[in-house]
Amino acid sequence: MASTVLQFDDVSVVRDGNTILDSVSWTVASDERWAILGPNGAGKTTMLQLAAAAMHPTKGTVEVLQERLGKVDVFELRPMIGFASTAMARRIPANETVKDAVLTAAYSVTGRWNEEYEGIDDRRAKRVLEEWGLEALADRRFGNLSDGEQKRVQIARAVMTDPELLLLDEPAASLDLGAREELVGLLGGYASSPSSPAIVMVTHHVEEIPRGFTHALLLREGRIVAEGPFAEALTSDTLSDAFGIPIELTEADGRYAARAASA
Ligand SMILES: Nc1ncnc2c1ncn2[C@@H]1O[C@H](COP(=O)(O)OP(=O)(O)OP(=O)(O)O)[C@@H](O)[C@H]1O
Repeated sequence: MASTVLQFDDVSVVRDGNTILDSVSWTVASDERWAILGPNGAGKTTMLQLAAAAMHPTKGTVEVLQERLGKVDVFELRPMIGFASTAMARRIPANETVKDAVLTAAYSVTGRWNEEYEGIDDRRAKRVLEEWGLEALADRRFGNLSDGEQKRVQIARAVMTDPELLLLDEPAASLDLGAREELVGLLGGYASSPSSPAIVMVTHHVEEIPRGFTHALLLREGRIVAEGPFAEALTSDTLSDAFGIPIELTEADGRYAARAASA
């Protein structure tokens, strides 16, 4: 049965006198895969930071994996959350091998000293590398990979710990068409598996929403414009509201495309 993974109640975030998020209420269940969309500066990354237990709200309450921020030791919570972003990728040393970049994600959870766990970690790393199309690159250095390959390593690292919540901040940004489609295809397979955790992905483009994703949250200036299953929350009207221009959304075979509506 699905459980609640994220619960935001009337959440506001104020920084330097600016209201970045304004009275946001949102619930994510374990079997849901969300895309967060909205213009630059709308507050998308701030939503992910709260979900990652990396930030506290100024007002309202945030529960992550049924633990309330402010009352839980975030260092216990964070190993259960996989987070892939460009900022996280910068922490991977350029000379680290792909295999180690993925495997080291497990150390904080299982402990490097325990030989029995090491075997389990090795086997899991091998499986994760295969799942994300990285097995042939296992001995290559992270810094020498293409952007697309590096993005896959970031995600493989984030899922290595078998998280209960996977957060992705613009996973397809800067990829060429082929690399984007490869990544979106892999994410689609992962999102479609019932054994995968809840997923929340921030993206700028509906074209990057993989098959298997189920829900959308649209933000504008820190406020929710629409949220819920795609059928109601991801439409030409909701996108037009979020971006402030008339947008025409089309869907074909589980993939989306958007463009300015012609007058
Ligand atoms: N620590 C901070 N202090 C002041 N303002 C901040 C801080 N962090 C973020 N902001 C501002 O809050 C707003 C929302 O930022 P956020 O990064 O969440 O938006 P975003 O929707 O992810 O934007 P983008 O699409 O450009 O990545 C922006 O205007 C940003 O400048």
